[in-house]
Amino acid sequence: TPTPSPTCSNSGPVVRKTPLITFLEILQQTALNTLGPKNFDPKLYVDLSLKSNLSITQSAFDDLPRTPNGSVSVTDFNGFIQSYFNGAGEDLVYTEPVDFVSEPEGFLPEVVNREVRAWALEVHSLWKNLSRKVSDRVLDRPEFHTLLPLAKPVMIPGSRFREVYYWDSYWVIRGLLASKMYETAKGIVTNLISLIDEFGHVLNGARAYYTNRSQPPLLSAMVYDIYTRTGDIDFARKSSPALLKEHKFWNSEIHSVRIHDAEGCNRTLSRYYAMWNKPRPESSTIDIETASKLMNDSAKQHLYRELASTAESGWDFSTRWMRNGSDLTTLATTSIIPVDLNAFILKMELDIAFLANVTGDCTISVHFQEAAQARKQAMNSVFWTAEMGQWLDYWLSNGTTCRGHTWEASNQNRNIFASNFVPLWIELFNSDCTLVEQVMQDLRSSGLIRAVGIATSLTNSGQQWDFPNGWAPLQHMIVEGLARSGSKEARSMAEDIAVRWIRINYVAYKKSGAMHEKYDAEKCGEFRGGGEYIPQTGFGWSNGVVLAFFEEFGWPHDLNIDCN
Ligand SMILES: OC[C@H]1O[C@H](O[C@H]2O[C@H](CO)[C@@H](O)[C@H](O)[C@H]2O)[C@H](O)[C@@H](O)[C@@H]1O
Repeated sequence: TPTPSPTCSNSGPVVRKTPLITFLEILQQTALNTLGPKNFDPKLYVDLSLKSNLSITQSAFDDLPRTPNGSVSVTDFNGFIQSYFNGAGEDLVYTEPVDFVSEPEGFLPEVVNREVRAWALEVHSLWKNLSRKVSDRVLDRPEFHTLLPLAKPVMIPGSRFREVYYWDSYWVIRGLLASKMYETAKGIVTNLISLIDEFGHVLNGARAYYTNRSQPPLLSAMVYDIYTRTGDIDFARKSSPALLKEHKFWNSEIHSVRIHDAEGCNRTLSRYYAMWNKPRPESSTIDIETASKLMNDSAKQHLYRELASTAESGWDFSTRWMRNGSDLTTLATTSIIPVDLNAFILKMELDIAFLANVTGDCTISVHFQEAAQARKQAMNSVFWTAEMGQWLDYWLSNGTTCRGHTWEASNQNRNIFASNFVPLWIELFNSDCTLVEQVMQDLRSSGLIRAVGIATSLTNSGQQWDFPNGWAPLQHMIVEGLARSGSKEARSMAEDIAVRWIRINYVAYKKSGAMHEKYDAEKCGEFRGGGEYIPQTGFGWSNGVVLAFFEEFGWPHDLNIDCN
């Protein structure tokens, strides 16, 4: 791994933290001191909502009896929580989706095997479990909640993820489209747009503690897919201003980086960069512990920004962002130009151009087609390596600012990650037959394709976005890119991966009764852990990807869905 410059990311904007979050972080630390680390989930405490004013709650907290070393008894602590807080998740209430029917007309016509069809309908029915709306209590007293008010119903990922998440929503929507739940899908987009209107970007998730960052930007892909299914031109028109605003956000000073390439051309690409230099409130105790290895405040602030920026990448955490794969304090995300982020922004540019064209705004359409061509060239010049047949993340190492780095081959990260193949998902790349053939061969020999799906990386670091974990979104983008390329061989490879992935989900579901957040790409029917929280079930994007794969490939009578 190349050595990044630490200087490109030391200073930068920091958004304001609400007094409620500050207090809940103190509560979180007290909970850890009082209850101990076993089964401790820090996020639980920042998801609690107040029963009365913060000042009343704070003074009751200050009045709790304490031992000389400042600790509170378990009984007093639990009593305080009971008296002053509503439970985490109580401010989102269950709601039946308006467009849910148990077997929608035209539902997955190509899934004909009876056992498999019955299971597909079961996965479809899980939308009812994940559907929520923000309680009126949040609208009445927003200052009592870290949950942000949203006008339309939401689909949550599940378990500890009790609020809507940005990039998860793309695969949720793909599943909802297979389930013919167009109103619910549009409502999710309307909610995300309202976040852009208020904050200037789509938040990582709909919580006050997520305002300091976004997540992989897939709003345009959501709008594009809903529009192409429904033909709702009004929806396309209403979404367009938000997409333009979001494009600005990802090309703003903090996110954009200029590279002087090997041909002497200036290229502009984007990076992740959170507006934060403190512990992530949802993982405050963990971040403080991680940073305790560092000596001074400036190094700690730098690390906190890297931790939050890695959360912005959606890949939290992975050796992909670390100088030393066994030491989280070496995170260097803001000094990396990521392949997948730029593929997403390229797609955003293409989608905006497409939508502007259908809504009759030629000037915008032409402008964004040009922007897409420029980004494609930049990606080819900075990321692409013909010798490996992959796009490689680029590490900034030789400058003191984020403006004007000179490209060097040695700054490409030659480690293999599933993200190196994400550009395949984008039509500008997958429509090139020669390129697809080459990338397909390399994917085959990369080591990423395991017995039951695509592994995230080749490094078993214990981090959740590493080997042997397989994540639904990564399977989906690579499979869909191969399937839509027009190459027969690529489609057959895509179908093979999709079938294996469906099997892993099915067998794990039959064994555990649940869909999982991530799976073991090596072992059929095994879900996986790793990282800073225990494995979660539900699970929005896993459900969405299974339904999307069924829609793309169907399932014949005679194909077995068990592992062997
Ligand atoms: O609480 C720790 C982190 O959890 C989230 O990240 C993980 O779950 C998200 C929801 O499914 C998913 O979008 C992300 O890719 C996962 O790594 C959250 O997004 C982080 O900000 C948070 O710190």
